[in-house]
Parts: sequence; structure tokens; C-alpha cells
Amino acid sequence: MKDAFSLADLDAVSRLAGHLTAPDADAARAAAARQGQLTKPPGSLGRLEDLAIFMAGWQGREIPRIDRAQALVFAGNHGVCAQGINAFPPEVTAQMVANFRHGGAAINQLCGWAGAELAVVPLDLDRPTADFTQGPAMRPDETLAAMNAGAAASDPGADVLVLGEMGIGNTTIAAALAAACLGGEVAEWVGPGAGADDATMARKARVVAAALERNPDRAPMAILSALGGREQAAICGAVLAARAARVPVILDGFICTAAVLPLFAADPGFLDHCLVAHRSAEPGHGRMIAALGKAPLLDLGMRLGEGSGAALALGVLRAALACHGGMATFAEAGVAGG
Ligand SMILES: Cc1cc2ncn([C@H]3O[C@H](COP(=O)(O)O)[C@@H](O)[C@H]3O)c2cc1C
Ligand SMILES: O=C(O)c1cccnc1
Repeated sequence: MKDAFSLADLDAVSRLAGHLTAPDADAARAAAARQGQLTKPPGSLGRLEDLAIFMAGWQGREIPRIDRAQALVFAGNHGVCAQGINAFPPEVTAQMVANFRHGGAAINQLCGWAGAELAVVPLDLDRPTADFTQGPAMRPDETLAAMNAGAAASDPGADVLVLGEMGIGNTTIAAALAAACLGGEVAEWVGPGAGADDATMARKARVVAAALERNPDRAPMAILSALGGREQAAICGAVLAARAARVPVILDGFICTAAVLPLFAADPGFLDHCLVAHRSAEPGHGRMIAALGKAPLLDLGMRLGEGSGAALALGVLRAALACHGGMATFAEAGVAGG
């Protein structure tokens, strides 16, 4: 059994930076060499080849596999909903958690299809975070508790971790995190989310600008506390715990990517074991992924959240590993030219 990962305090994140586990270079090299011997023109499987090599490095074996895919959906509620920044009422967060538990949501179908074991982790839904236009959304102890809840939920024995979220209002949270971590015009990070009209989007931009002004500390964990929410902190905790256990991670869309920006700000290497599943239709997502230096696996015009894009990308990852592990080499198949 690997030791459970937890953070003693928020400063532990900066102490971890610079001391991160690296992928296994030998396993990655062996996987790359194997790709060159499989019965196909070199490079012809494109990014599927890169995915197999990426998985080999993190799993530390030439032929990586996915016996156990864990999917975690973290749910939280946000005080900033009082500012009228969302198309749906905050009660929908808890109602969707019930829907996840009954198997009725998109993420249930996609996890069933992709072979991921789904767990839903509601985080104090009856206690929304504070409205960040009035002060920090969370106290440091609340942030730490949510990060450790995320870490505790993530299974160090999983072969891959699929991450998602549910939290009405959290595209506003995501826009604030992006503006604080990456800069740029606030309006560039604001989009329709779950269906905001133009007037609501304009209000969202004003609310995010007010939150940035009210919470000026730009230290990464201060940003997470002041401008994030519990599901964002839990995602950060799960990403850190997965890293400690060398479990590769598939991040979902706009909200999930925004959630880990404070980790990126602390040390870009924190996200080396993370893939970005897809480019969300939320307008700021492409720019956000580009800032991380990552290329999304899919671009299907999706803007749901819940981990839906990440579960779909798991299917692509499984396909990559099926080819990598199952194909014959030129020598094995007696095909000339290898
Ligand atoms: C029924 C329903 C199911 C969802 N599943 C994910 N989201 C997505 O929409 C929310 C963010 O959008 P906004 O910031 O505009 O509230 C998050 O819960 C996200 O996961 C949903 C939203 C709704 C309404
Ligand atoms: O990409 C996402 O995560 C997203 C976009 C809009 C609404 N909910 C989620």
C-alpha cells in the first residue's frame, strides 16, 4: 500500500515545488522504441503514439495498461451566485449530485462507456463559499480541508485519474482564477457557462473584476483560497496526490483546467502528469490551454463539465494503449521494412 497523500498546510504546496516525482525515462524510451517497431509507418498513429509513451513514463512500464480508471467529480457551491451570474439556481448542484448517484447524468453514461469507476464527492454543499466580491471565498483552513478531501478521494492504485466538477456558478470562479493566474482582460475569460445571456455575461465580467480588486494577493495558494471554491481546491489536491503516486490525470474542460492554474503558477511542473481532455466551447479555454503549453486531445464543441470530456478522452487513451500493447512488431509479423 502506498502512503496516503495529504498536505499539512497550504505552504506545503510551495515546499513540494521543485521536488516533484518525474516520469520513468527508461520506460518512456522503451515505449518510444517499441512504437518504432510496430507494424505501421513510424509516427502514423500521431498523438496516440505520444499518449502511449506518456503513459509508459508515468506508469514506469514499457507497455502501460488501464485496469483501473478512477473518475472523480467534485461538487461545491459558491456564494457569488448571489450576484446573479448564472443561468440556473444553485440548488441544481445538489440535484445533479443526486442525479449522478442515480446514474442519470451524461458523466454516468460516458464513464460506463469508457470503463471508469465514478465517485461523486460533494463538498459542504449546504455551506456555499463566501461571495468573493466581498472578501476571500475561503479561509486557508477551508481551502486546505477541500484540498485534502480531493487528495483522500484519489486512489493511489489507479492506473489513470479522470477529473470533473459540478458547481453552479463555477464558470465565474474559473474566469477569476484565470484572470488572476494568467492576466489579460477579464472579459476574455468570461463566457456563457451553462447558458448566461449577454446581460448576465456582462455582469459576470463586472463581478470578476470586483473580485480581483477585492482580493489583490497573487500568491498561488492565496488565489486559490480567495477566488476558488471547494471543488477547485479538491481538484488541486487530487492532482497533487496523483502526482505523488505517479498516477496520470485527465483534466476535463474550462473549469477543471482553471482549477489547476494556481498549481501551474506555483510550479508549471505540477501539471506534467496531466492531459487536457478537450477544448471546451467556453471561449477562454483555448487560450488557457495554450498558456499551459498543452494540446487538447479532442475538440467536439462540448461545454458541459462534470468530467464528460475527460471520460471521452479516456476512450482515446485506451485506444492508444490497445495499439501500443496489442500490435505486432515488424519482426513478429514478418512484415518487411521495419
Ligand atoms: C443541469 C446542469 C448540469 C450540469 N453539469 C455540469 N454543469 C456545468 O455548469 C456549471 C457551470 O456553469 P455556470 O457557471 O453557468 O453555472 C457547472 O456545474 C458545470 O459543471 C451543469 C449545469 C447544469 C445547469
Ligand atoms: O468546459 C467546461 O468545463 C464547462 C463549460 C461551460 C459550462 N460548464 C462547464
